[in-house]
Amino acid sequence: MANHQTFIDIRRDLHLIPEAGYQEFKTQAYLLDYIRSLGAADLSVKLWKTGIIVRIPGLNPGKTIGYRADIDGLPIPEETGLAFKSTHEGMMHACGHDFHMAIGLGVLTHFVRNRMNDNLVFIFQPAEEGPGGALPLLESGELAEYKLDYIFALHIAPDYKVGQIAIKEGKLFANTSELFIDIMGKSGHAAFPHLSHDTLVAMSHFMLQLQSIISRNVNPIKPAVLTIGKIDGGFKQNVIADRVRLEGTIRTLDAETMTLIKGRIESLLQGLEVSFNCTSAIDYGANYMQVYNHPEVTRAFMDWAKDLPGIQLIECEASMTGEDFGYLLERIPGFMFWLGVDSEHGLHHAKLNPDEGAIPVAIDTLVQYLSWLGR
Ligand SMILES: CC(=O)N[C@@H](CCC[C@H](N)C(=O)O)C(=O)O
Repeated sequence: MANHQTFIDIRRDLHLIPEAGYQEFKTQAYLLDYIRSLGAADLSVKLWKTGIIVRIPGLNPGKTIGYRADIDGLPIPEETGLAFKSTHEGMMHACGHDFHMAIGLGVLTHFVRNRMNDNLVFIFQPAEEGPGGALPLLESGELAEYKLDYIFALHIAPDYKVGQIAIKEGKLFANTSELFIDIMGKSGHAAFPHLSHDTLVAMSHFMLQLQSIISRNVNPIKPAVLTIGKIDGGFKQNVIADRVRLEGTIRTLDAETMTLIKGRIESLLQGLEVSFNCTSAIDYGANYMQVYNHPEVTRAFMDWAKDLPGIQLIECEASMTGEDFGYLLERIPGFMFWLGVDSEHGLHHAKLNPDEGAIPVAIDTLVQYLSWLGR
């Protein structure tokens, strides 16, 4: 096993340079430099957009096992005050992808130096936070040649302690859809509202109407979330705004509820146009397939991990987070698990500060599990 401190240092290096989806040029170069520094001439290293796919050929392969790490950051100005805080203004690894990559490199390094009989494939995937990398990667056909028998991934979990792993069979994460709505009206002087069509007033009504969809239209026993995370509009305090944009996300645990919510949003928008003399446009951006852990493979992992020294295995509930890893799990048996990192501040928070003690825990667990699963 390589020195764990190496991968903590790598995590810090990556934390310095968070980049948006498909802009991960420095991240890709960093990962590539490290992988090449291992000096293993027989590795196959393929670039896909800003991502990387690395295959470690097995000694006598019977199957091929994949591990996927997402690599993009978020447009959040970091407030951790860490010595290695982001050097990219307005960007932060606030969803733990720096951990996911460092852990992936740790496991990769181990198996470059200690070959298994089976093949291993490491996917460093761009754009998980949007617009999505897993589906375009699958659709590109670039993954097909590896003939993956299994695929695994983890996600850091601020709510769990270091040493805890949380997982469940079946649905782990939600179906998601991004939501972008533009409301257009007629701008004018603040003193003459009767001559304008005020999009900010329309938007204010619409925000409250949106809240009624989950509470009044969705069957209460079906989990659903509709969050607006950003509003952008207006020029100045005394100008009536001719345009406002809402950005949000819809999450459900079943496809029918997603369709119902979208239908209601569209109906409410039609009503808004009539009520406020405005026009509107709607765009659902990136949609992610639910993360559905393969029941038998997951159960076998849980049975294997339950008595692992230093690990507390927790059977968790599904959560309304999204992950485009769901597209890979739709086609390839495997699972995702939550890795406890014990941070006071949660995912997508400017002060997220995961405990780096989770990095050795994850590397060791994955190395042992893959060695057990493979030959
Ligand atoms: C684990 C996690 O936080 N994933 C993101 C995935 C983003 C999906 C998409 N951009 C959306 O907002 O719908 C999440 O926000 O759950």
